[in-house]
Amino acid sequence: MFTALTIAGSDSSGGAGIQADIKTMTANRVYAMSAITALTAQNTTGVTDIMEVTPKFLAEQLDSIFTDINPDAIKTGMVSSSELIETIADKLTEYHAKNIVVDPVMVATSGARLISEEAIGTLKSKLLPLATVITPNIPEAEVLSEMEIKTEADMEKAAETICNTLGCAVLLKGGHQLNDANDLLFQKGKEPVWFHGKRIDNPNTHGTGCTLSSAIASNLAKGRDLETSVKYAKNYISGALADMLDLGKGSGPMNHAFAIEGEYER
Ligand SMILES: Nc1ncnc2c1ncn2[C@@H]1O[C@H](COP(=O)(O)OP(=O)(O)OP(=O)(O)O)[C@@H](O)[C@H]1O
Ligand SMILES: Cc1ncc(COP(=O)(O)O)c(N)n1
Repeated sequence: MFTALTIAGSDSSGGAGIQADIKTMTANRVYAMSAITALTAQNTTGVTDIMEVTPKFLAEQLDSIFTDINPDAIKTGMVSSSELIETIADKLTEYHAKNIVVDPVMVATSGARLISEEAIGTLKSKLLPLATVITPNIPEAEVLSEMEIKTEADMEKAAETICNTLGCAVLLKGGHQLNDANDLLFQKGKEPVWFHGKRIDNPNTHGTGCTLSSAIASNLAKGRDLETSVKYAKNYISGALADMLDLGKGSGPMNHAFAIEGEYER
C-alpha cells in the first residue's frame, strides 16, 4: 500500500486541515498519517482559537513517523510560526523526504490569519525550496511574487517569478478569485500547463486548498508524475464540489464520500 503524510493543523469542524487531508488520502486509496502543527477551534463560520504544538512535540511526531513507516509523499498545510516551519524543514531534510507538496496556507476562507507575518519569510527561505510543488491561491501567490494578479497573464508571470526565485514547481490556483476554476502548473524548463475547470456554483468551498494538495500528494505517492497527479487531483476536487453537500451556517465542507470509479480519471 502507498503511504502519505500530512503535516498540518486540525480543523474541529472537519472541513479543512488534517481532517480534510486524511479523508482525501483515504478516498484516493492511500494510507494516511498525520503530524499535527496546531489545534484550531473552528467551524464553517470561522476560527475562534488556535493552540500551536511545541516545535519539540512536532519533531517527536515526525521522528515517530519517519523511523517506522516511510511516507511515499508528504503534504504540508497550516504552519503558523517560524520555529515550526524550521522544524519541518530540518526533519524533511534529515529523512531525505521526497514528493513534497507545500500548500502555503496564509488566510482561511473565513478570513482568519493562519500564519504570522514573520513566518512568511521563513516559509520562503526554508520550506518552499524543499517542495516538489507548491500550491498557492491568488492572494498567496501575490505575497510570494510581490506582484498583483488580476488576469491569467498575470498568473503566468507570477508563477514564473515564484518558480525562478524559489526553485520549486508552482501550481497557481485560479479557484474562487477569477471567473473560471483554471489552475496553472509552472515547472522549470517546461511549457506552462493550464488545467481548465468548469466553475461549480457551490458556495461551500471550505477546505478546497487542503483537499487539492492532499489529492496531488496521494497521486505522487502512487508514483504518478506531477502533471498527471494534478490532473487527477483536479478531477477529485471537482467531484467533491459537484456533490453539493450543504452543512453548517457558513462556507461548508465538501463531500469526500462521493463515488467516481477509475481513480478520478475522466
Ligand atoms: N467554485 C469552484 N468550482 C470548481 N473548482 C473550484 C471552485 N473553487 C475552487 N475550485 C478549485 O479548487 C482548488 C482549490 O483552489 P482554491 O483557489 O479554492 O484554493 P484555496 O483558496 O487555497 O482554498 P481554501 O478555500 O482551502 O483556502 C483549485 O483546483 C480550484 O480551481
Ligand atoms: C487547520 C486549517 N488548515 C487550513 C485551513 C485553510 O482552509 P480554508 O481556506 O478552506 O479555510 C483552515 N481553515 N484550517
